[in-house]
Amino acid sequence: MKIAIVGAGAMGGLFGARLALSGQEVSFVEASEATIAAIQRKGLQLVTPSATERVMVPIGRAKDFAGTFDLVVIFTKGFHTDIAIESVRHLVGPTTWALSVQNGLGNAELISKVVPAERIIVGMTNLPADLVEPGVVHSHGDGHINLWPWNGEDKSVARDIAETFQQAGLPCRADPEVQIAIWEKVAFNAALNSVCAITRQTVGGVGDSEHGRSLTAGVIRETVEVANALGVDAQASRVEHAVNHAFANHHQHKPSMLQDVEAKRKTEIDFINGAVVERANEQGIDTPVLSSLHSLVKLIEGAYL
Ligand SMILES: NC(=O)C1=CN([C@@H]2O[C@H](COP(=O)(O)OP(=O)(O)OC[C@H]3O[C@@H](n4cnc5c(N)ncnc54)[C@H](OP(=O)(O)O)[C@@H]3O)[C@@H](O)[C@H]2O)C=CC1
Ligand SMILES: CC(C)(CO)C(=O)C(=O)O
Repeated sequence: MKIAIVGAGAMGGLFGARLALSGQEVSFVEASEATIAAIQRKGLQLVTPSATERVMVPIGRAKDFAGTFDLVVIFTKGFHTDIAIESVRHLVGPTTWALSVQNGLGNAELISKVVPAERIIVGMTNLPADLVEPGVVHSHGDGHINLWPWNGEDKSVARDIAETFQQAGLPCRADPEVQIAIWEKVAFNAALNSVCAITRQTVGGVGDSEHGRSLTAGVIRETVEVANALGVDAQASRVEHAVNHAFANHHQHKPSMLQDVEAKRKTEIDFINGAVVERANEQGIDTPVLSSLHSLVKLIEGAYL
């Protein structure tokens, strides 16, 4: 399969390396000059608990590539999806599919400005990855990928992609209930990421406090209510279980939103808490906890952006 990974950061690096090492024809489309230079010079290094692997993968800006791809995988942060998908318009042909397993909500809508809705696959992944330096990705931990057509009828391509990922060592399944997985991950991220970013506490720091646990419980309750109103059968108990697992096992972890705030970078708050609040407003549902956390992160960001 001829695959363009758009965004060779933590997740793009993990997926791109695994797919290239399994024999797929992978190219990285990147915007960061430092990442392009590093990967051109010494390839991409993927460090996992079982091995350190290095793979040479073509990388460049979108304009450096020509011809169409079978699959375009968007792995930028949500706030770059729009510009990223527009930049690869010339690489999208009549049989090209696009995939987004980014966090948050609203990425498929942005991708559909370039790729027809019936050729978009959406999903969720809880595989972890960190960009340690340009071209060096660490992935320490288990996870999986669920994917399914966004609103198209053709399920066979989703199954083929799941099989291709599976063969590359990326645990993946085609999942007709993918919207449940997406919303439960949004609830998880909305709870942990925003509370950690605002309080500058690690995951464990939030879990150790009754106030932290009360905030995360409020976010989960509100997000699940919105999902259910939209016909998605998300379950608060499953999200609570995942959050409790993170409190117990990822005590020292700093979620990406906390890392972003510490580094004075833009966060994905509008695609996570903000996107749920937007849908809640459309449904006439009150989400006071989500709205307050959204405003607080915007206030923090606003001071340095
Ligand atoms: N990391 C994780 O463990 C997980 C992340 N996710 C989600 O996956 C998505 C990607 O996250 P992650 O890999 O961590 O992010 P990173 O910031 O590590 O990687 C994104 C990369 O995309 C680049 N980029 C920005 N704009 C463009 C563009 N227009 N064209 C091409 N590349 C571009 C960025 O460059 P620059 O730095 O210069 O902006 C960066 O190198 C997010 O939605 C995240 O929430 C989901 C599950 C787990
Ligand atoms: C573990 C997780 C998903 C928790 O919020 C995270 O670290 C992130 O989004 O960066």
